Amino acid sequence: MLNEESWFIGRMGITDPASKDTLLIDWRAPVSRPFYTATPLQPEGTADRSTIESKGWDITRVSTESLDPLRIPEGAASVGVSNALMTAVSQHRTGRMNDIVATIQREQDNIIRSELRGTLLVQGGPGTGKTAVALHRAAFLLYEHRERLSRSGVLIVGPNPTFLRYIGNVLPSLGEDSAILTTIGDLLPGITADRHDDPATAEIKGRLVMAQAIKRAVERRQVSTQQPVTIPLESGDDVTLSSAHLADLRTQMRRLRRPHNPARTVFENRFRRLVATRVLSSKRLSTVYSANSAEDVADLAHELADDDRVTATIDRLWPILTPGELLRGLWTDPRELAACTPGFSREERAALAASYRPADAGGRASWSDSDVPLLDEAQELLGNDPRPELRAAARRRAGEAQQLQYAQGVLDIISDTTTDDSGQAGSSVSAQQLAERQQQSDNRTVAERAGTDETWTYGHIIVDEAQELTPMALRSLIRRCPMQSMTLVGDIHQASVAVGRANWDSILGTQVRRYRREDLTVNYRTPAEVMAAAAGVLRVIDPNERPSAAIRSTGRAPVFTRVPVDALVPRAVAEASRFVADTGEGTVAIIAGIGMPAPALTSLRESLPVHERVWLGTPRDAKGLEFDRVLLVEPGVAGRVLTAPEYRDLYVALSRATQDLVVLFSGELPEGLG
Ligand SMILES: Nc1ncnc2c1ncn2[C@@H]1O[C@H](COP(=O)(O)OP(=O)(O)OP(=O)(O)O)[C@@H](O)[C@H]1O
Repeated sequence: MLNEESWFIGRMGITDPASKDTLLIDWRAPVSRPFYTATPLQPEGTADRSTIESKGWDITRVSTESLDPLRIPEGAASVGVSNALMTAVSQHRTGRMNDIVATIQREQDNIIRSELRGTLLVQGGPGTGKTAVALHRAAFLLYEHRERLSRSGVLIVGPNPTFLRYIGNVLPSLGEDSAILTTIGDLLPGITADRHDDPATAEIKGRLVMAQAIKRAVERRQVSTQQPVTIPLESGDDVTLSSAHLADLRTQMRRLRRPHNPARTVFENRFRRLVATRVLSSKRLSTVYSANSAEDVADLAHELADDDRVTATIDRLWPILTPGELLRGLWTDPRELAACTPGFSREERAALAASYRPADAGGRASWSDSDVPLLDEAQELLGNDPRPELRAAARRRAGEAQQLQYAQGVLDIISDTTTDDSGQAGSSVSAQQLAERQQQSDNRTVAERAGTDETWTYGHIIVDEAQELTPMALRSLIRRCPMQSMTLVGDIHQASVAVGRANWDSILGTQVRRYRREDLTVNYRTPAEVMAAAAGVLRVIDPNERPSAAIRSTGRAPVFTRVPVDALVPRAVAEASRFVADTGEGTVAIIAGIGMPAPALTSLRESLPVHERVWLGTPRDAKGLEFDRVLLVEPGVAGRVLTAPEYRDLYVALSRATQDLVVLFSGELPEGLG
């Protein structure tokens, strides 16, 4: 039984079913808080703090830290850094993030338990635990506001699917499986972005004025008034609607303030009545029927519902549109694009048009992740197709896509843990089959329902790597959380986006009504020696910024090795292979792509043996990830200084190592490095 002096805290609360005694207190309960926040100066009534480490049923270590200043042994290394923390941060990396429940630090705990309301911005340098804190905050909020958030859900947005896989185990290990993890590219049900635009094009698509462009594009599909419309009716009459008639109808429709597609039914009715009135006003019929009789107009309008020519005209004047059709029209029709983007230069429009990829042979459209917020904007203005059968089909498609994605995620997890002798995934079920099985029992959770409903609003949104959010992406997120209950974590100095991203105000801009900011200052990942190398680069990026303090050092300085340009690829492959051969665990990453030409990168990719402990990618791919050893290949670009985004990429690459950094280069190192 728990006595008054000792409290046992764990990942989740456990109560003895017979005695109802509390055996273990959930780490998120208020009573657990001093464990994380007490210090010798403010012990909060706590005398000692112990961490019990175990393997299976065996206790492997108990580290106790005294919070009574009189009992701290003289010469104790550091009061702030416990053995448990040191063990946790020094562990070999597995490619999957772990929870930090046992060792959450005071400044992190304040953020995790910060109130639900409003927008919280967390700025912190590399390795300061932003991702860890964001995930533990999700778990905390789901515990503290269980009823509210179990209805509305928590959305977690990460930069790419690799990153989502990296963090995917943390919340389940904390007993929470109801948060929804996604990228901006997967935000819209039924649409999966399959590529990135180049940074300059992504920046253009991300500008807030694109919302105006989409609005114009929708409006331009609503009743063109440039020319009168003549309809040869099936009855043999011709009826002409003047530009003034059409303009009047359009004004009436705009006053409705309804999304485009649902407004179509109203348009159809009003258009047929207008045509009926015009027909009845014509001389031939006016002796029998009257345009002034509401009944006559209604009767004729009803008959016109079967007239294909009237329907064809309605389709032209007020077409039912999908977001994809609208955006395709914008990217592929230069006149449309020019009319909708009045302030843009010719080059900017050319970049937008060039970013379009036609649908594949199966008719599946290809979108980039920066198209998605624009499609989302279009979805908002267009609304859903009012025809129920089409709507049901669209829902089904979105549901199937989401289930397929979920199933793929499950298979990824299975294949990470079960491999047969040949190293192949041990599962014989395809994602498609798993998704079908899933469909058969449709007891959908909040996560599943939210994932298929484009109008869903969440109780809280958490964004990792928030420095990458474009204004349009932020707009899409706020649409999903109009109360702006959000946690945005990121590091402004790691931003890849092309221009104008010097500070958080420029990212959050006018869209986030108000936000409170917290800073994380201690680096738990990167050893001091590696951080010293990164500090020179940070000075170039922002001379006023101080690097976060590393809590650990290894005594091993980064190794800089100059090799002939032709030797870069074989040398990197050899170094990675040696790491695997010499070590039983841990991960090695080759990070290349700043100064390495694309063909060399391809050759590197082709010559690197596939191994689960070896990773290869660009600094942007590596964002948010960490590895025991990093081989940074060709960080400089021959013949010129690095651009600002390249410097920020370099800073990301330098701060991924938890143990060692090796830099392979052929020419000059960039200023600030080495
Ligand atoms: N309190 C802690 N106890 C143990 N490990 C921690 C703690 N805080 C952070 N870490 C570990 O430090 C590493 C870096 O954390 P995390 O990835 O969350 O940092 P980050 O700020 O998101 O970094 P980046 O900006 O570079 O992506 C992770 O391995 C994480 O588990």
